Amino acid sequence: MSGVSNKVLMQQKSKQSSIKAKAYTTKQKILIIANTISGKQQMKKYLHSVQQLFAKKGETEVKITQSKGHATELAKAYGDDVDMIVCCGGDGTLSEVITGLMPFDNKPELGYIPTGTTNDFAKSINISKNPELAANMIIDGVSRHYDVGLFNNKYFIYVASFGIFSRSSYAATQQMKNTLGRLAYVLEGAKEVFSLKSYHLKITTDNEVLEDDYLFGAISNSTSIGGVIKLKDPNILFDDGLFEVVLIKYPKNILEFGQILHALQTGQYQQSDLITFVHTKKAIIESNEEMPWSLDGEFDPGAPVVEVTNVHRAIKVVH
Ligand SMILES: Nc1ncnc2c1ncn2[C@@H]1O[C@H](COP(=O)(O)OP(=O)(O)OP(=O)(O)O)[C@@H](O)[C@H]1O
Repeated sequence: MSGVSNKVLMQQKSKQSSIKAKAYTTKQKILIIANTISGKQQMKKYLHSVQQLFAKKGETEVKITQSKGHATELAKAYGDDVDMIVCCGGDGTLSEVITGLMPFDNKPELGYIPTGTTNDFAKSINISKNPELAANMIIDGVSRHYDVGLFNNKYFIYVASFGIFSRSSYAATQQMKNTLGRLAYVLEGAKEVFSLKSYHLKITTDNEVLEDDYLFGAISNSTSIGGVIKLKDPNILFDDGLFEVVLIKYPKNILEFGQILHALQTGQYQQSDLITFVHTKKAIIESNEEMPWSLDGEFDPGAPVVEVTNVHRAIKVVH
């Protein structure tokens, strides 16, 4: 009996090693889309070595983004011809690449080298901040599915947020971010704390309808939001078809404001009456005043009715 199972095991092993050998000998077509001005412009220094690392895996080509939206155009133009797109940049550049890939039925795999300022998505999934280490993680990596968010007709990869701290994610200028790094966001955020604005909203999730005055809200697929809010919950999965909704009520007094900050700092947001935390597939947010949004850290003007839907397992990220 044990002889038979050993034989089966050996056959399986030899089958596995031939699959592995095939994966290494098949040359892939790899496009590297790099935003060399994101974050501290790290990619300027690492572009050559990163390209050389990928040259071991396949035929590589590099395209450097020239303006806002360019990464989407590049992903759209080349997405059908390549096996993998490696995106180098911050959350904004990653979001642009994914937007370019979404129309394809047969999407190439995606590798991500985080060289932005906050890199929330990379933090959530433990991708190295060192570009060469991140490149090696992709080269030896495993392909995993990720859900993508659809915000009316726009895509986002990890968060759509409004209210306090959302403005700071896009209001800090690139020059400020390059010079000050995360401090640029903190300074912009501090300005927002002094002008606490409330939004009266009706929010419909899969299981409930909520109506209140809110200070902040996020619909996310991440454990890190704007580098400020950290979500700790074993039920946060990136391919479960569900988003996490975090809503912070407008505090009526300084005491409540203190309670909110304490709950966020200590990760006790699920126990606070001032914070709502739910999982949902879809959310509809209705507002009767103008309310700007931040999609993956980039400004969006929003709309009176915003419908956010989870596009289940829409992309494959290798890491
Ligand atoms: N050559 C360029 N000139 C000006 N803007 C560019 C250029 N290339 C890309 N962009 C834009 O820069 C913006 C910011 O990029 P990105 O979000 O990747 O970096 P970041 O803001 O430093 O990092 P993070 O979002 O992680 O904080 C994006 O909206 C992108 O479209």
